[in-house]
Amino acid sequence: MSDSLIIIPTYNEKENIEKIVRKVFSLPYFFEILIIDDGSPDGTADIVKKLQQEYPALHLEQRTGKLGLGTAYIHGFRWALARPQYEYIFEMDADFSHNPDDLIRLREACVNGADLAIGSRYVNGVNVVNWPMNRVLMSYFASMYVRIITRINIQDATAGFKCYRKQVLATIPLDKIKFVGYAFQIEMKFTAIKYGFKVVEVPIIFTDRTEGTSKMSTRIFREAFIGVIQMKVWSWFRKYNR
Ligand SMILES: Nc1nc2c(ncn2[C@@H]2O[C@H](COP(=O)(O)OP(=O)(O)O[C@H]3O[C@H](CO)[C@@H](O)[C@H](O)[C@@H]3O)[C@@H](O)[C@H]2O)c(=O)[nH]1
Repeated sequence: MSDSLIIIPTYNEKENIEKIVRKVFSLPYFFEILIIDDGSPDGTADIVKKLQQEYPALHLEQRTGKLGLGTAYIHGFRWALARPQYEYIFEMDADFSHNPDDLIRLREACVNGADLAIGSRYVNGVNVVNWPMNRVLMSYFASMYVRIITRINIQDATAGFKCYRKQVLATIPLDKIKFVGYAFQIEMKFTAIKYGFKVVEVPIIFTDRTEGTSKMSTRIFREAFIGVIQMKVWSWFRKYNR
């Protein structure tokens, strides 16, 4: 049994899922894994079920349709909170854009006092590999936009590689988290900060996926652009306050 659970949401990740599972279980620290699969038509969940025969610490939750990354994580957080052993709960993509080796540094940051450790691309310059320049610029300026509007001092506001101490997820009202895409990532950080939790950024190198395709869309980008303003306005009405 581990005190650390990695939540990996999946939608059509058949090219990546086996490799990422094997990589996490080969790390020098023992992490458990929870896959939240949204009925991937490519059979991702079937691959996970086969791997479960080899790895008892690999868990699977299946949902019946593509319900979005944010709701997948909320589902995973509730699953983790219902099991008292998990003190450190992680978010990680299935596609190796987040290097599983960095899980250990994120966990250490929380063991050493952070409530939320963020794997950050922009805390030491710009550390993104294989992204087209327009996507790097968009992501970098999106974080700047978030800082200006929300006044939170996070260099990588949309980062999706994170370690939460259990207390954070048990305290913030998960049923009030409204967004599903990049805005979900911003909303989780904004809420944790509003609740007074200590957030630290751990430098990582983000490498764009080489297998499978991104599921993000213009709709999700629009949600983030408008969502940041909504978050700011809602915070005036104390939606995000303790
Ligand atoms: N269960 C489920 N999983 C999903 C869904 N949409 C995406 N995923 C999974 O979520 C992970 C990230 O999806 P990508 O489509 O690869 O996202 P991205 O555009 O590369 O975005 C990543 O970087 C952003 C910051 O630049 C992050 O904001 C975002 O959360 C994510 O980490 C992958 O494991 C993918 O299979 C969904 O609707 N349901």
